[in-house]
Amino acid sequence: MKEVKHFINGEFVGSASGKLFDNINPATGEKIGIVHEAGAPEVDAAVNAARAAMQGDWGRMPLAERANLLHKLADGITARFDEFLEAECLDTGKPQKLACHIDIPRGAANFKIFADVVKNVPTESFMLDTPDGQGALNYSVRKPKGVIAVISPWNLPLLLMTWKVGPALACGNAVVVKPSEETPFTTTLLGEVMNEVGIPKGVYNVVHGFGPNSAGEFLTRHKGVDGITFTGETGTGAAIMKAAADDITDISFELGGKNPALVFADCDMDKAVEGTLRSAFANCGQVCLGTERVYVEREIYDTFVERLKSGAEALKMGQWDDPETDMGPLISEEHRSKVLSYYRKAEEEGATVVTGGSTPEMPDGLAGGAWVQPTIWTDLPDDADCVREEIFGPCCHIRPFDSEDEAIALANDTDYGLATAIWTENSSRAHRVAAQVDAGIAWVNSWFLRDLRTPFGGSKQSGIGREGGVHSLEFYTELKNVCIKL
Ligand SMILES: NC(=O)c1ccc[n+]([C@@H]2O[C@H](COP(=O)([O-])OP(=O)(O)OC[C@H]3O[C@@H](n4cnc5c(N)ncnc54)[C@H](O)[C@@H]3O)[C@@H](O)[C@H]2O)c1
Ligand SMILES: O=C/C=C/C=C(\O)C(=O)O
Repeated sequence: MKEVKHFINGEFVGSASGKLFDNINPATGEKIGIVHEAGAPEVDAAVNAARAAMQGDWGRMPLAERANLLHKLADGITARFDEFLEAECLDTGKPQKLACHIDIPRGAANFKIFADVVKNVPTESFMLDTPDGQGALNYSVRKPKGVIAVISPWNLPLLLMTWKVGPALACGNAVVVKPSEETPFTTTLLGEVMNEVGIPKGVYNVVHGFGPNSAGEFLTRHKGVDGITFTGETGTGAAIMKAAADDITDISFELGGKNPALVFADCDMDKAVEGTLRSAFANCGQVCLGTERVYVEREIYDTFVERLKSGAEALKMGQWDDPETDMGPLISEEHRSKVLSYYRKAEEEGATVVTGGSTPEMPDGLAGGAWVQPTIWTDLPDDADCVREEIFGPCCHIRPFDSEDEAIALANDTDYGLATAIWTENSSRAHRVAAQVDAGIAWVNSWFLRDLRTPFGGSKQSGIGREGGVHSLEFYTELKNVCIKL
């Protein structure tokens, strides 16, 4: 049984209140950890430690040295790859063959990419004509924003946390991270690596707990916080926005989605089926960029439905460390209840259940886990809750369309605007459709292909701001203009 403490000012410490909560392995339902729940005192200590780090060695550290330390940090994660892999898979239930290609390598790469971005990003200057003819020189400089609150989700715990901590530290900030109560392990393990590579104490702090009236809310309402970066549900984002309003604290949000895939008759069917299988069922459907709405051109609709059904039914569910496992469980019993409530609602709303729709028979050792069947529906109305609301499980609805304009209209008929996948071998159509779908990220003949230099984020109820490459600097720095009269 692992005891999980907070990481504050370079040390692992417990909660003054003594409050603890269980950490459950979602694949088995077994208790695998006991976690300290932070109260206001721990959050206060973490924010104060971050502030002190900004005023100490870290705040004075030259850029090149800071960037070099972040490269060492990435190497430190890689050196302990298997520990991070096991911790992440025990916490989430996800299969090792997913985490060893996505979660852990990206968890490390996020530090390298931003260490390199900050070393190479220019700032602007302007010469201003003045009446006396001498002119004035304007130049901009980027300064760290300060103490950043990082609130991260449970679906890709390490990756999505370092996607924020990487640029935050690269820009010279200090952070207080509140990982999801479902997945405390890898964020805490990173504290050990921070000490190993020599990141000054107080630069990276971790407090555990929940949202409302717990560590999350204490952190987002803390007056010592200069910015809040959050990834999670849209409703939570609204609550955090309200908390931030009192002190006009800057926010960066990566929120929910109800992403469409558009499959045209001129697609490469093998690619479209393989890509949609991944986008619908990877990580047990718990990926914000995942596909829950599939629109298929009518002439290939029956074939596509049949092929996606076959692919879904071939997915193997099992233990994280079984190399044959394609899909793990949902993150928790609570989330499984939510997903199963949509499985029931789909049938009430008139769905044809092409495959799935219930819970699978699992072997004894896994019978206590949060398992659900990969599920495909057809024949739902466009206004069905299962077509409009984010379910965040291994399920999708397939609907035919008859024209490109109809496909685009269907794709855009949503409150979200995060991602889309477009399957067509016609390059003019690819560019034309990608330009018209209201989404922050449009993939063509691919999905989750990530260039970390590119802008990442969503519109409407999918988020505020963009992360990635130089775009992250807009949130993690304050841009100052200096005007020198010559
Ligand atoms: N856009 C993206 O990049 C992206 C990426 C991953 C997940 N998500 C979204 O996240 C959701 C799933 O993750 P989740 O269930 O962890 O989300 P969630 O909103 O329930 O929780 C996310 C984090 O916020 C904390 N939190 C909850 N209420 C809070 C409050 N009032 N104040 C401060 N902190 C609070 C939680 O403890 C957790 O650490 C899905 O909606 C998914 O679409 C979006
Ligand atoms: O569940 C959402 C996944 C988000 C992925 C990223 O933010 C990324 O790849 O940088």
